[in-house]
Formats: sequence, structure tokens, C-alpha cells
Amino acid sequence: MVVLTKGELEQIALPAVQRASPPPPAAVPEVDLAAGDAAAAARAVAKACEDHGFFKVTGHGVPPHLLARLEAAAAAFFALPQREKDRAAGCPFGYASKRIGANGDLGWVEYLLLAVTAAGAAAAPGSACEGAEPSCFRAVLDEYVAAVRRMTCTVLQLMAQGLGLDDRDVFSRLVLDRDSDSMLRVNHYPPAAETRRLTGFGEHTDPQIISVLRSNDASGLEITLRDGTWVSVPSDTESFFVNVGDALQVLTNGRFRSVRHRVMVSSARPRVSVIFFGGPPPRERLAPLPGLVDREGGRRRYREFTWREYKNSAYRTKLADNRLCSFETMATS
Ligand SMILES: O=C(O)CCC(=O)C(=O)O
Ligand SMILES: [Fe+2]
Repeated sequence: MVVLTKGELEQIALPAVQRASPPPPAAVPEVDLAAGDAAAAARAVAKACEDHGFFKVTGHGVPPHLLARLEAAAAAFFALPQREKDRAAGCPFGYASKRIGANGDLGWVEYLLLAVTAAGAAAAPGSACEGAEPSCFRAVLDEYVAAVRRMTCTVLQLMAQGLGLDDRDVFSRLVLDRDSDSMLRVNHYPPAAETRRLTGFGEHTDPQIISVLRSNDASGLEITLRDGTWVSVPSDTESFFVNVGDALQVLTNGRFRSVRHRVMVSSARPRVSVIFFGGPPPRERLAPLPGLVDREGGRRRYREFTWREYKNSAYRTKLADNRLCSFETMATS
């Protein structure tokens, strides 16, 4: 367990300051899960995953009062005295401030990372953060995870349908597996005294199959388009944002794009975001789905590997690194 004292925290160098103005706003594709036309939603989801690896979900059925309670509980947790938050510190799970991962990446952010078990959000067994957060926070986290995982599985089924796969559960099954390596991260970007933009969370792709994000009304999330240009994502407290992760890029033989994104802090208001990362079980063998490889004339872009293998290799990388290159075949070019 790494617990930083207040003195140590102050000594950590701040991330690089970027140019003053945010990039232009993104035209984020939107999918309404309540529109009643599953085939149209499936087509829209697949197109968004191919074009951007990113889209917004409305009509999701997660009650607004649950979102408001979660936001309030997160704000209360991060408002605790530093000493108390440090009691929940741990690696990789638990509370951390400024340090992202184990390889020197820094951001203007503090966060709580929790492993998600079949029973709901929970700290990794034996971690120091078990029981450290207020019990009201624990209850709302568990309720939130149950609701967001249900919605995530609906989205994953639409992805399979949009790809024309016979097995609609091919992705959702991995997230519902009792050994699924899923996580919940609650990020808090404190208001910065700095008038220019600070790196809150440096650029990266998410490793898992899918990430489902909800934030308060402070913007800051930015994504790249296929040509590499950055665009900013206007905040929307009533919707969820979905990212395709590395594992889904592999399963779809590169057809769905694992979107590169980052958070830049420029607001006087704190940003609070909560992200559910749906991952496969560690033993799961990941490889492009045969049906999708056939459609590309047998061209297979990634070799087979287990999720455990990917994680062991990713553990040694920096946040911005492309973690899929060591699994690419010669056929990617
Ligand atoms: O906090 C955010 O809005 C996004 C953070 C993020 O990309 C992550 O936690 O993987
Ligand atoms: Fe991310």
C-alpha cells in the first residue's frame, strides 16, 4: 500500500500546461435506447463504433435520482480531509491522487478505483480501502453498478446485432461472467487556480471491452477523430458516454475503434466523472471473431492472447502507449 503524506503530495510536479482554448466541440453520435426500434439502434451503435469508437446514450433507464445521489456521495467523499481519503489508498485499487498507474503518469485528478464483483462495486479483497469510504457511498455505488452493468449489456447486445453476428451475447457474456475483470473509477478533478489548461487525465485508450461514463456538468473530456484531431465533448448530465476499449477493437478485428481520449481541466468548477469499465475474465482468450475475419477475406489483425497476458503487458506501459501493438499480426498494414 502506498500512502502519500501531505508533504509528498505537494512535491509531485504538475502535469504540463497546454494551450489556452479547448478544441472545437465534437458532433457526438447519439443513440436512444428507448426509441423502440432495436434494429435502427443497432445500426447506429455499430456505425458510431466504427467511425468514432464513441457515442452518447439516451433513454438508458438509469433513474436520475440515482445519478444525483451518486454525484452527491462522490462529492462528499472527495471533500473528506486528505488524511481520511489516504486511509482508502491502495494499489491498484483504492484512492489515489495525481499518480495514474505505476509508471510515472501524473494528472490533476484524484480518484477511487474499485473492482466490480458479481455482487456489485467492491474494493479488491484485502485492500486497505475496504470499508474506508462512508457506508452511504458504498450502498449507492452498488446500486449504480447494478443499473449501469444492465445498460452496458444492452449496448453490447446492440453492438453484436449491428455487426450482424448470430450470437447477440458474444460480448455481454464476458461482462456478466462471474470472473469478469470489471472496474468502477470515480474521478474528481479539483478546480485549478491555473488559468490555462492542465492535463487532468492524459491521453490514452481504455483497455477493457467497453467504458460507460457519466459526469457532472463540468466539461473537460476530449476525444480524437480518425484523422488524429482533438475535439471536446460537451458535458451532458442526463446521458452516458460509451467508449470502445482495446479488447473490443481486437474482438471486432479492428472494425470498432478503441478511442483515444483525455481530460483537460480548464474550469473553475470541479469535474466529477464515474466510469464503469466492462472487462473479460482474466482466463478469457481474446482473438478476432471468426465471422468478422471471414468478411475481411481471412485477414486477421491480432493474434490470440488471454486478458491476463494483455494486462501483464499493459502494466509495464505508460498511459499514452499503444498497448495493442505487441498483439498485432503482420496483416494490420
Ligand atoms: O474522467 C473522465 O472524464 C475520463 C477519465 C478516463 O478516461 C478514465 O478514467 O479512463
Ligand atoms: Fe479512459
